[in-house]
Amino acid sequence: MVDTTNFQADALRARIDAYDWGKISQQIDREGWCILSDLFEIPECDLISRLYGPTDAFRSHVRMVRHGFGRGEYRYFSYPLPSLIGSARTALYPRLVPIANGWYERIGNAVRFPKSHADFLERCHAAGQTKPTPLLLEYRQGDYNCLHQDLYGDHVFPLQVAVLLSEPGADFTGGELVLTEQRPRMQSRATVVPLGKGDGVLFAVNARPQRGAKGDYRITMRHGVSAIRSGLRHTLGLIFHDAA
Ligand SMILES: O=C(O)CCC(=O)C(=O)O
Ligand SMILES: [Fe+2]
Repeated sequence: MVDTTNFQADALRARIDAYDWGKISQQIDREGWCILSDLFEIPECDLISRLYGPTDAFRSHVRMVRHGFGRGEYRYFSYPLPSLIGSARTALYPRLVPIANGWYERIGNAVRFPKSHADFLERCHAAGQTKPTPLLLEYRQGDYNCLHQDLYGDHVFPLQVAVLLSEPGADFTGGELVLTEQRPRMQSRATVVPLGKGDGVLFAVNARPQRGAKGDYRITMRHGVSAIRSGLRHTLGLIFHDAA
């Protein structure tokens, strides 16, 4: 069990606060994604990866092939979350609220997000979305994750973070995170996100606005993972809404 000390959680919050959020907001507005370099330290990545298994730390186990989601598996964490993971979610959320509210204003969605994650979770829970969504994914040779969106009910926070916990080229080859954008009356565009171990990627869960010549238009995003060619790959998924 990750029993990360308060010291580690404090250091993580300090790293999150030290990012240049103005620059991140600009990149995410332009591209729909942004890398959060070294969000987790290498020993923290190893600690979290090693949690993977049939223990009380997780509430459920999904084998992707059974659902047509791809190949590979993942487990959703139980509440209470390991402190490092809970802290990451609560420290990231308030930084993302201004971006999320700005996007909703531009795409004409009347929903606005409260300043604290606890308040947003209260909203999810009142609507019956009570299950924790942070997840740990495990991929082996030949595994992949089909393009998808992590929507678990009516209440959706429009940004999420995935953290690569393994070392590309050393622990695994292949297995790249892919983002696609579906644009009105245009063909889809794909991006491969170059992540190192410990890096997070912040990206749009679903819709985001894009400035065009005639004002904002709406882009729909999906994410997935290309086939792992060799080795073992772990990822931590941080989703801010809870699930029904
Ligand atoms: O394994 C990955 O890189 C993507 C994981 C994922 O789908 C998620 O975090 O929602
Ligand atoms: Fe996902």
